[in-house]
Amino acid sequence: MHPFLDLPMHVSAQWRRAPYALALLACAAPAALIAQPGRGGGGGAGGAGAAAGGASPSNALPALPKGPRAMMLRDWYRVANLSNPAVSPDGKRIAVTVTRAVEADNRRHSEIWVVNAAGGEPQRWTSPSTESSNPRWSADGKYLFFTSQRAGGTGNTWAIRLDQPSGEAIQVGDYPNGSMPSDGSFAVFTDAGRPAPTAPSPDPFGQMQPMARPPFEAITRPSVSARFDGRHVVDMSYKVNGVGFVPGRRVARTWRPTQIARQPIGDTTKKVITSTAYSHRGPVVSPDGKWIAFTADSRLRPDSVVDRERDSLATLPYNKVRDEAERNDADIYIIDANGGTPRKLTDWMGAESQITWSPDGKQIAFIGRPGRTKNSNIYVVDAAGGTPRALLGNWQYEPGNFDWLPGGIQFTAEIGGRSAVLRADMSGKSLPTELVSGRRQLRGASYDESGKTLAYVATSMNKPTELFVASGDGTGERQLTNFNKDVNADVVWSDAERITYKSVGNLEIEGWLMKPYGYEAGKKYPMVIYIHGGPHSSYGEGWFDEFQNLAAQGMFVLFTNPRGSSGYGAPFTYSTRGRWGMEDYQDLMKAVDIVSVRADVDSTKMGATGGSYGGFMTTWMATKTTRFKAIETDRTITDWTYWYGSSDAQGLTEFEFYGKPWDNQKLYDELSPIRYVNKVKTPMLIVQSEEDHRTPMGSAEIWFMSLKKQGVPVELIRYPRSNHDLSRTGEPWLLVDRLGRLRQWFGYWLQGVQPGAVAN
Ligand SMILES: CC(=O)N[C@@H](C)C(=O)N[C@@H](C)C(=O)O
Repeated sequence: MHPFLDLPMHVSAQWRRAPYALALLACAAPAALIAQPGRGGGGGAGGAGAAAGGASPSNALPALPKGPRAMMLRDWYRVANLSNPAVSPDGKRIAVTVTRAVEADNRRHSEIWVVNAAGGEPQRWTSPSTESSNPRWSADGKYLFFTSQRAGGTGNTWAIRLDQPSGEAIQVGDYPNGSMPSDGSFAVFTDAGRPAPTAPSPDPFGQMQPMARPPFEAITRPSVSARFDGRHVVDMSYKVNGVGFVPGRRVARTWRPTQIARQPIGDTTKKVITSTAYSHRGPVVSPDGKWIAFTADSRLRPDSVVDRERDSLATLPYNKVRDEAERNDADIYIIDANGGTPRKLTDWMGAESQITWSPDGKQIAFIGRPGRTKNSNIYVVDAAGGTPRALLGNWQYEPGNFDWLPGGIQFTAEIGGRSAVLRADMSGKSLPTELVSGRRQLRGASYDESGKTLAYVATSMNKPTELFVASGDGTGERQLTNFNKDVNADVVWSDAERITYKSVGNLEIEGWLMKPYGYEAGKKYPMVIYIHGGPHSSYGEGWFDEFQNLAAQGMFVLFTNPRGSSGYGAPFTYSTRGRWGMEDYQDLMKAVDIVSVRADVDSTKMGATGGSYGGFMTTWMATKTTRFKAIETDRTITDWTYWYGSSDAQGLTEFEFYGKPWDNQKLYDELSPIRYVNKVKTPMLIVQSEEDHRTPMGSAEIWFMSLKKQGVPVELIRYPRSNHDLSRTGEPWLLVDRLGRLRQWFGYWLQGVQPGAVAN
């Protein structure tokens, strides 16, 4: 997975005009310290940042040696991750979330830091004793809002006052969260209302834990409530990866369609201006404050009708004509900012998102995806109506977030494994121009009100994230922070060479080969191929702990984006539909072919690893080739019918495999590695999280037992308190333990390192 996958996307134009706050409540948080780097408990801009002191397992470990040297496992705790940059409206300051691990406490900690756009030391603005993230400035410069779960308030939006001496963070009720007109006089937002009050009736099962209570319309009941503490399930969606088990409804289903509300700034009175049976989504007010654009059902049908239709369609067998037909589920509407009857802006086939008014209020832009497997594009349409025109023409790639600045539309995009900030040609005649690019990944492009200052977080293969600032047109870039200075000074991060190659059907595939630490020309090194999940995600030009971990162990790390990956346009992404394990497998093996003939790669010492779809692919590979001397399969899928029944994401294979298992059983079976497990000879490490509801344990268990019963070397590591995202957001000690297992497994099989001898 690429390292940014968990980070929220950049602060959009609406956000810059729409600071977020909630009800007026007592100031209660611990001091919102304005700290100099290195002072106080949070670690400095260049410091390691991990909390020290207190009895903990980490205290028993020796201090890390000074570098330059290879990455050791515990260096993982020292890497700071920056996200969500936000430029102040006047362009003078930039706030950013800084997240570090606190090794001694086995947790992560996030703070807001602020740095002058002109340069200088970053300052910590939020407390080291509470979690704070996602900063955003109010348009009038009065507040810096951020997200935090602090005691003594409601909701999670807190503010630091900027226009007068400040102290602790507060909550403000007269500065609502929403889209604002240019004069900042009011905000609009969606409001789901409150459930209608019902007379409390005694609940005979009230003492039971929520999952144990009989859900609405359940037929069975506990014989003695106090003696049943299991889970009673009647709804289809009863577990979600990362959330856990979800109790069923206990009352009849009701609908509360989201309405549009508006609230003046400086006032706590909210006015709901719509009252409909359909929901309004993403309302955005025009710059003059007269109109609100939003998306809603294309026929403005009540939510109850839309939901029931979807539920009943979901029970039907796959039907090519119906299920492959283009759909128009939503359209954009415009309503008077005081309420009234909405006018449909345009009947546009497909899905619309990110509605944005032009600065003069005459036009509306949106991201449109004409069909599930078609490229998205930026579309512009007159606010009076008409046919939307695409700005990016037949560009191969797809836009991420965009801003309509005074000078035109700028957006971020993934261009294969790298990312860039681009300017669209407003006539739609030319391809977009790259403003900020290079072999790296950029996230969170944020502009000041004038569009003259641009900030973003950037990373490249051997550089963890830092904050950068440039002029709005991308010129004059400067690095503003150096939070990773100390770890960068100690650890020699490996770089990777970019490769491209032609695979089946002459399709060009992008990949990278990372050099082992301490590489010396004339020597041969083992190589491990990494396979990403999804399959619609990608690897790219950013620092990634997993690759650095194996490169530090002295191995080449090969990683590619086979067909099915995201970032190369929708036709590439969806070209593997119904064909997983076929051409995508060949794309991966082709990369192995190319790399394995290099003089510096030891083709007799090759390994493979991957998670989720990559876990499926590694077990699939194990059934097809003995080229690899060892494999690690992570959060794996070995039987698609089992996966369909036990996962929280049935929609994935219903779409990718053209229906439910019983609609297309042959395909589900043929693509299941377990059918060919008798062919496996390669030693395999299986890593699986106990609470993974996306790719549940059974696939790993049957793979483990099958290899054991055949005498193939296999180990199964089951991580507690962990879900599908262990390798990304899991408990730090477990996450690092997993990195260690990977080093040890490949160290043993590819390098002959004896058990227990791999350095920590
Ligand atoms: C859509 C989805 O969840 N797919 C999984 C099977 C998967 O491959 N997930 C990826 C993103 C992962 O790395 O976990």
